[in-house]
Amino acid sequence: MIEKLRTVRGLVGGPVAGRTLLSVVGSCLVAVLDMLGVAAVLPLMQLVTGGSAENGPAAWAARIVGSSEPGILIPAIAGLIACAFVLKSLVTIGFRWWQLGFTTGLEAEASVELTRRYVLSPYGTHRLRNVGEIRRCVESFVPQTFSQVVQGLLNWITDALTLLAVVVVLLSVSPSATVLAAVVFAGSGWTVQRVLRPRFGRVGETMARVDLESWSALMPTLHGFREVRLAGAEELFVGRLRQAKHERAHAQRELSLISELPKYVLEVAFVAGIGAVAALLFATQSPGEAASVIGVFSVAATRILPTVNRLVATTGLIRSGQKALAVLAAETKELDRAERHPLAPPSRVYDGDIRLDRVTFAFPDADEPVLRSVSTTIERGRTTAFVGASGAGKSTLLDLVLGLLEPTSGSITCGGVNTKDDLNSWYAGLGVVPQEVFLLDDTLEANITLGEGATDLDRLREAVRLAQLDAVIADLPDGLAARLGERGVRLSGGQRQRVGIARALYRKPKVLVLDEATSSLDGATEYRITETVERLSGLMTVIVVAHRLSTVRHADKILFLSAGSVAAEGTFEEVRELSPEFSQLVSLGRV
Ligand SMILES: Nc1ncnc2c1ncn2[C@@H]1O[C@H](COP(=O)(O)OP(=O)(O)OP(=O)(O)O)[C@@H](O)[C@H]1O
Repeated sequence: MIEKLRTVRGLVGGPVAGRTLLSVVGSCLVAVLDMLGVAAVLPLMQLVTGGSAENGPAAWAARIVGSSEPGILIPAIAGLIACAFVLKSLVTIGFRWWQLGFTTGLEAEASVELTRRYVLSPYGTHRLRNVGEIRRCVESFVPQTFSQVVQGLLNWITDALTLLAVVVVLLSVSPSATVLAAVVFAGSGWTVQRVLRPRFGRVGETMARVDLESWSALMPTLHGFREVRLAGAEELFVGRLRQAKHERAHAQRELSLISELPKYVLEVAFVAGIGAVAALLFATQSPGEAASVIGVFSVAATRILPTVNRLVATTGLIRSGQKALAVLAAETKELDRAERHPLAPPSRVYDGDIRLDRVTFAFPDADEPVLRSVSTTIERGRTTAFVGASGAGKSTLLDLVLGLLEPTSGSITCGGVNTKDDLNSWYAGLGVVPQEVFLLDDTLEANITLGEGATDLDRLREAVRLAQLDAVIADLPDGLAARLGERGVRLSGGQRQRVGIARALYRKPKVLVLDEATSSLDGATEYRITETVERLSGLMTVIVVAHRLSTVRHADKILFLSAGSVAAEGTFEEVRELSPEFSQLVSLGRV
């Protein structure tokens, strides 16, 4: 249990011991109240079975009530028992409210903490992750861990203490009957638990597996809708989803049944236990005494039966949730091994030439480096184009310059300062337009000013003008307030790219990066945007990754990559002269 709590502490990212201890103390209080509730029945049973009020628990009750007259004492004790049960129920409800708040709060915190770990993980490792796995951990395993394992452990403690307290009362009433009842009851509980244990484990594993399988079947139908439709593969994925969902339904059914099963076994054990206790008591005591003790045991049984039921069911649920906890523990360990992206605000301004000095990069899972000893200068205020055949390493080099990937060896500096010294300051000076522009489900304005706080209207107008977005905005019913994304206006590929360009320019970047950013634009718009970018030359450094000749032709410098190395660099004509490969690509129209 300590081990599990330690894992939970790691998931939440903060201390949990104090509140866990408080929960145990609360459980003790509930158990003591339970004990008092059962103990309060002792004098009542003594009196209703014809016992005298001169001795035993009844004498003690008579002293409190101030009368030994059965006509007064019995209703008074019954009233006290009722009050004790009401008080116990109120305290238990209050405690459960607090305890549920504690565990559901932990669950929320763990989801946030896990998401934060994913969001702050290095880009290189994030690229290797499966989105389905991430979703499964955050949306499925965290709730499962907290509702089954954490909540289960705390419930288990409360129930075990309650059981112990009631057993203490019963031991004081009749040790032999208590031992007999315990053997019958605990024996059945333990046996049923042992039999069902492996099943709980298996069901937990099945549910974890089919969760991922249903997501893997669902995702292509959403993200690859067009391809799936055109390939006529709908039934294939729906069929996979059906299989996973039915497997889950079967596992859920099994889990529900095996959670309920102990109840039926324990009910039989209860009847057998009471029978055995009655036989023992009537054989060893007078009928009056035996009836009184059986009365107390019957009242105690109303507490014991549901408690043991829950204990057995909870033990199973903890077991079925262990797979989720184990996966989360492994995932957290893996995420914590990598350095987290720092959240510090930008503290300096990077300005100047960007220099790459013998930059080599190999992906962690690859034997060969993708880039080998790349040295070059991207001059401040000029336009540099990364050009090369498919797979030459352009995107990787760009990710290195952006600081998303870290060189295996060599360094990248801007104005003489290593870009990785203060990545957030470096990012603050970048405006990046990717090939696929990601749109928020929000207004056009929010999409352009993404993450920048209050809108600066002048900057916004300027960015819109430079990105040639005016005409698009004029056509939208609500202009800049029009909603885009999932539930809003659908933009064409070229319009999306112009939103991306406006977004990058709104940041007033020192370095503007166009990563295949004009590939979806029509010739005329591309011409106007290229012209705009050329006009920006001198104001900011521009890096372009493009295949189109028209986009790179007027760049101040072309960096021609071939098989991970710089094959040639210079103006378009210089590179054409220097590299037969580039010259051939140009003549084939590949650039
Ligand atoms: N995560 C990865 N692990 C191993 N190798 C990778 C990984 N990502 C990319 N590569 C390899 O690195 C090489 C360079 O890829 P990169 O995407 O940088 O090329 P590119 O010039 O941008 O190509 P394109 O023009 O087709 O986009 C390719 O051979 C690719 O297979």
